[in-house]
Amino acid sequence: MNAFDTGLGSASSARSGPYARVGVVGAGAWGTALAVIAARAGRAVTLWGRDEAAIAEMIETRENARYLPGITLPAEINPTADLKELARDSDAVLIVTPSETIREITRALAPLLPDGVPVVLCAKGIEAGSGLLMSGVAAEELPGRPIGALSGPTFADEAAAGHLTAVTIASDFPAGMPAAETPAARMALSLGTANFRPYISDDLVGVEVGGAVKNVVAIACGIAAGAGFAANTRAALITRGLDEMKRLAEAIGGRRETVTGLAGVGDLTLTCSSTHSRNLSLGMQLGQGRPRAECFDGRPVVVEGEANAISVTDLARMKSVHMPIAEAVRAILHEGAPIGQTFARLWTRPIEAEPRALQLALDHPAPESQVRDLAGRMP
Ligand SMILES: NC(=O)C1=CN([C@@H]2O[C@H](COP(=O)(O)OP(=O)(O)OC[C@H]3O[C@@H](n4cnc5c(N)ncnc54)[C@H](O)[C@@H]3O)[C@@H](O)[C@H]2O)C=CC1
Ligand SMILES: O=C(CO)COP(=O)(O)O
Repeated sequence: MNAFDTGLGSASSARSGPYARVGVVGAGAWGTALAVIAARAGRAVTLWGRDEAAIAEMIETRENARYLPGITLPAEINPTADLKELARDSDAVLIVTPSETIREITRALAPLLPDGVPVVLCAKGIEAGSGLLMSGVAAEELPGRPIGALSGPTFADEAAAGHLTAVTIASDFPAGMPAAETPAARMALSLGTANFRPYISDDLVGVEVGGAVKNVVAIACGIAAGAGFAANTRAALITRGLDEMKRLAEAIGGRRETVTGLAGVGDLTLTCSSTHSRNLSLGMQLGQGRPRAECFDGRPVVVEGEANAISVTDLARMKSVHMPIAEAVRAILHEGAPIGQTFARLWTRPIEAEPRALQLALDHPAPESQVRDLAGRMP
């Protein structure tokens, strides 16, 4: 039994304590890492992946060589390509596929998953078109089911390698339900180990907005770094990006406090600071002048901030939220805007007040020669 099992019930209780059996949908880097973490926490884990050959190899070698090389899959993990098996053998399910697949995955799970089994979304994004958070998509496809989200500063390989890691797990806290019985608390108990420390939150919106926006800001940081700008620029983009995150979270019912937590500041700092990040890395390659098709040597890589630059800014526009950094990333990635001119425009906007209550904007056009010079320093 792990130390986190004490105090909030026991595994044998139907309503509180850890879930005895945890299902993980998605056998990529983060899904496999979470399966390993759940197994180390003492759970029986079913890990579902769509690629039958890759699953057969995992069963044979006890390693996910493509997505999480070098990590042995504990015996408590049962890899499967059969979604029915996962639905049958899970008391709670973590969904860990890219954000654009969450609708099809939750739709596929709907007829299979017994009533009452909670799902916890681990993808970072906002659905294109609908502007729904991942939990909103799941709520439409799996109506009436408890829903949560897990997010925070977590590179999959580091977490699986046992580097000390903390996350936030959020769910609704229905009136009258003891906190210890919420899916957030029970999933925290199910995953917590000495190395992996979950925090619990009742602010699903704040947690999910943090995860969706930080990737877009990380692409902006990467572009600036790739073009040769240094630490001042990164700190400015992180700080002002955080403000954009706060504004969007508040506009759709999240709390500022959540945005200053692990799923906001924590993940933003991680993603904007490490070349390990796929989002930062895409930005850096673009900032160095590499065409998109040649980034990552043409390999398909999950870069959530790319598609989410559109869904985040669409939602911001719908809610009249000012997100100039996210808009700049969208323009560069999706509207053919030149990087140099876009950054020059971003940096020479009217001067704004930092405290929002001041509501000030001072027109202060930079001399054309300075704007041209700045634009000329980037591709
Ligand atoms: N890798 C990391 O360090 C972390 C990733 N995340 C988030 O987790 C989510 C998944 O990312 P990764 O695991 O890194 O991606 P990945 O590229 O390592 O794996 C993606 C997995 O999803 C599967 N997949 C793709 N499309 C699918 C579909 N239509 N149906 C079923 N399966 C499908 C792929 O086969 C693969 O197994 C993303 O939203 C990412 O932002 C969150 C925290 C850390
Ligand atoms: O979400 C992550 C870390 O928390 C992973 O970031 P990248 O998707 O940019 O690699």
